[in-house]
Amino acid sequence: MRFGDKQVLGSLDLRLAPRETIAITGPSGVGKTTFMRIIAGLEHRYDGHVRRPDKLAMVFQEPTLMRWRTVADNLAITLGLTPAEIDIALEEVGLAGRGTAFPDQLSLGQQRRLSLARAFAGKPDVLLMDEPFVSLDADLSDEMMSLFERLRDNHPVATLLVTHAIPEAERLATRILELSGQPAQLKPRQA
Ligand SMILES: Nc1ncnc2c1ncn2[C@@H]1O[C@H](COP(=O)(O)OP(=O)(O)OP(=O)(O)O)[C@@H](O)[C@H]1O
Repeated sequence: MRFGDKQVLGSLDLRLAPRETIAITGPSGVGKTTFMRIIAGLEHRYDGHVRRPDKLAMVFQEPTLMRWRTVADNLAITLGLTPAEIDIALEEVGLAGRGTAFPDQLSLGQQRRLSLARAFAGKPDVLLMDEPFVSLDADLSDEMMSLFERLRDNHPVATLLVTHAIPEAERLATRILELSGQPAQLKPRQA
């Protein structure tokens, strides 16, 4: 993958097994987000091949909610969930009864929980998360990680998590890889 004259990503080979959580760490600007965008199918200017499953969900750093739609609609429109399924999805993330609220009426933590609910409610085979818990205070970050762990236990999914927080990677991931160099390569993280 190159931007102009600059080759950002080198030759990368990664397989994500069912139920596995891989964390990718690496310095700022090395190409982590670019790599995720390629895997998500959002970036086309690369040489290579990505084989992805039918159902893929993404969670970004900032919740990407439709602010002009209710909480329930945020689940219904993108995923086609029934009212009963919406109730279950909201209940699972501690947002029972908040379906008629608008995203701006939710706290930051609640908005992030809704983002996670939306990601899992589509029953994805692969979940891509790019710094999903960044810029949260320690308590909220811990709460979100616990929620993610619970959702992952209930819904089998393979997860690729980009994070610069090593404790987060160590807590959540079965494997930690480091993206480094220019062009960037993937290597197992040295402890
Ligand atoms: N659309 C673009 N056009 C040109 N250069 C880009 C574009 N997107 C990213 N880059 C460059 O590619 C490199 C990798 O960017 P990327 O956002 O993937 O890094 P990152 O590892 O995710 O960084 P961070 O940890 O700071 O988010 C950077 O040098 C960036 O400036």
